[in-house]
Amino acid sequence: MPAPKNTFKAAIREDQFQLGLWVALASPYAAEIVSGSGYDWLLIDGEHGPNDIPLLSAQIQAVARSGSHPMVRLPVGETWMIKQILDTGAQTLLIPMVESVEQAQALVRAVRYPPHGVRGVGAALGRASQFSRIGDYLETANDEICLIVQIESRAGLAALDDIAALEGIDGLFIGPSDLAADMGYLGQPGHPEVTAAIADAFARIKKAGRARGIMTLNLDQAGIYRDMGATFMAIGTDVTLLVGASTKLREDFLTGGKSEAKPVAGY
Ligand SMILES: O=C(O)C(=O)C[C@H](O)[C@@H](O)CO
Repeated sequence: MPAPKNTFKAAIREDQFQLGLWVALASPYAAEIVSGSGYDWLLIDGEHGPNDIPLLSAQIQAVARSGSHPMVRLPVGETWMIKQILDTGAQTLLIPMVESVEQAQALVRAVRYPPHGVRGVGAALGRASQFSRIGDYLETANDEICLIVQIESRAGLAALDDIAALEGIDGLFIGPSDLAADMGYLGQPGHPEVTAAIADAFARIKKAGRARGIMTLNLDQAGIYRDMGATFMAIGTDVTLLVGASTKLREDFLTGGKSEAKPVAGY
């Protein structure tokens, strides 16, 4: 019995668009709730959500029976952290702030077992192998891991072509907020110069034959990114949806339904 098939990896390899939602409430209950909303993938955010490995693992379990594939973002691409989260059963990882081909090469090795990498062998204790019930896990795991790296700085853009050319990198995700900040447009992810940089990045990633990922809280910008050729895109977050909906409900009541409240823009 092999490792579970990574349906998200298979879809982006075929350039089948995948629609996602950001999950940062750090709650297995909330993750399970949104996993029933029909998104192709959910980004479980270990970078900006108050998550640790046990809580990330609980959210992976909470969405397991849904049709939404869990993508886990670690706070940093540390080998020991990658080892732990893969053993919990995460199969798709998003690693932030990748800025060199050397960094990307280390990440490819961290998600693979020897001889192709340095992932520690301990999945027999983990949910990844269904606690040893998947007899062929070690031999089949590498192929079902999907590694997505974030390009979200000028240094990352400069190294993009070399990173995208690396075997073992399945996709490159452009982080508009951090890229805007690094370009001098803090809080302006939709700035025309940022959008132009993203368009160029997408074209280069596509030329390298890799998947293009992004996120936005603005549906107009989502249309722009979709037209640019995004392969996978998140269009909202559980946090900002909760803030926006709860605020608007109160104001609608107080104004007899004439509330001018806008969903939280986020950034
Ligand atoms: O830089 C970005 O944009 C991202 O990486 C996404 C943000 O971290 C996400 O939390 C929305 O602000």
